[in-house]
Amino acid sequence: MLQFHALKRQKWSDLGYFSVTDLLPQVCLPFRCCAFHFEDNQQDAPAILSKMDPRELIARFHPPQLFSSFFSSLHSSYNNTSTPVLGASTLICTIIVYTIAKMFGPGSRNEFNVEGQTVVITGGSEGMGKAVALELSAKGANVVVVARTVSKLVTAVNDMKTKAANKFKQKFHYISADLTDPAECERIIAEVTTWNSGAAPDVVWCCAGFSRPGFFVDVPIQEHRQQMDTVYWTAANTAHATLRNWLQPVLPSAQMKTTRRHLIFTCSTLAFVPITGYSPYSPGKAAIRSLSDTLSQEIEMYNGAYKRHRGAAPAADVRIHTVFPMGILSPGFDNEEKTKPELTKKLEEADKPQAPADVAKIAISALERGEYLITTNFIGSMMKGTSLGASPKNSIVGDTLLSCLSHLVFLQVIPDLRNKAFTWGKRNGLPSANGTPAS
Ligand SMILES: NC(=O)C1=CN([C@@H]2O[C@H](COP(=O)(O)OP(=O)(O)OC[C@H]3O[C@@H](n4cnc5c(N)ncnc54)[C@H](OP(=O)(O)O)[C@@H]3O)[C@@H](O)[C@H]2O)C=CC1
Ligand SMILES: CCCCCCCCCCCCCCCC(=O)[C@@H](N)CO
Repeated sequence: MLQFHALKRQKWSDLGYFSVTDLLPQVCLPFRCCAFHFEDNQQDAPAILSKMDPRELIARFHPPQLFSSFFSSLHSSYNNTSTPVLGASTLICTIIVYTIAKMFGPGSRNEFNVEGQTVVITGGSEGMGKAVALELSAKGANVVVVARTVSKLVTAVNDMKTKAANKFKQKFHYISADLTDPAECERIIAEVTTWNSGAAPDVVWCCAGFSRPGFFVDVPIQEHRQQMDTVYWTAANTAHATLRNWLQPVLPSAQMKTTRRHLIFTCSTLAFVPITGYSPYSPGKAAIRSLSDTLSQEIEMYNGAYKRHRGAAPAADVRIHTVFPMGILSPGFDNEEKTKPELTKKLEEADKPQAPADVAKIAISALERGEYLITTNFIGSMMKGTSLGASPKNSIVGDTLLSCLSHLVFLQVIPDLRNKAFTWGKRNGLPSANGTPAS
């Protein structure tokens, strides 16, 4: 039984926001009913099956018979169960069945095959960007990493060479640039095109960026502006230079008949749900999400022109994607911890930061499935669900169910986050400038 009352009293945070033991019996209810409608289900199913006459077995498991007794057993088992509980368990059950069907079902075509393709990764010298670079190198891509510090870029290129699927075929390169400067982004695309024998890159993945947490009034206003430059403008400048190149009209003879190009943004789940102490950073990430949603629609005009295959059109189809990681155990993360207020650390304690390699692998698998807004763990998906709004869905059924479920969960979570901030102030008074309690 879902212990709603108990949950209210205990607070989600004390339960780590998610109590499997509370949900499990509920989730199992419909499956229990489905326990092959053995009226005497005190015995276990295999034992009954082994004793059963084969003809009876066939009769019982004949689909129409199975169906009708499934529903009649559902009905009898639910006799003592209230309608909301029944609805909730059916919803959870549907999600599980749907997810399993998606995982093992047919139609798993690779929508992101990078073998032999040329990929540009901004922020590819460390953290998640470097992990993505290594992973794509292992999948056979030619990779160019971009960041400001040359020494880290050189190491990244050497590491990619050791990871390469085919050392003789693949090539690697780095470009040192500050992506807050739009002219530098134009230079990168031009330089990569020259290096790639005149062909534009096939994939551009924007990973550059870092967070400087702090309370809004404590962080000097210039630093808020710098965060917008680092978080939003590095991505927007890169996207602008890339799309201006990719979307140039070319004659039908120059249009690629099979290849698809991918522009990938790296956002944060903070673009979905606010957390105290991230005001310098979250607005820039929310702006990336808005840019991504707008582009995912606008790009269809170009894709439509390309699909007609008559007259001038862009050289290839373009897909937009955005990845929303939770915490990543990167050098950037270690750095942000230095200015992160204690209250922020407490509010995000439900998050268990992931290794960069794991984030990269999960994101790449999602791209291979053709997803648009990509999250990397359960809490991230819940945060996405509650804020999905007008964004295109990865799957109508899955995302809609996720959205319903997470709206219910966040009815509790958002007031809880605010209460925690209030209680913190009541207990500790005003913070000192570095965010630690003043007293
Ligand atoms: N770490 C986390 O917990 C989370 C991070 N993210 C996001 O994921 C992405 C990767 O983060 P993370 O793995 O922590 O990365 P790191 O902070 O460890 O690395 C950041 C990378 O970006 C480069 N970079 C930073 N500023 C610029 C610039 N102006 N021009 C060019 N390159 C730049 C850095 O190199 P250099 O300094 O040499 O230029 C480095 O390669 C970021 O967009 C981040 O906002 C999202 C959620 C959580
Ligand atoms: C069942 C649902 C429960 C929901 C609970 C909500 C808890 C919020 C956790 C917030 C974690 C923020 C991670 C982003 C980190 C990030 O982007 C920075 N590290 C910047 O680099």
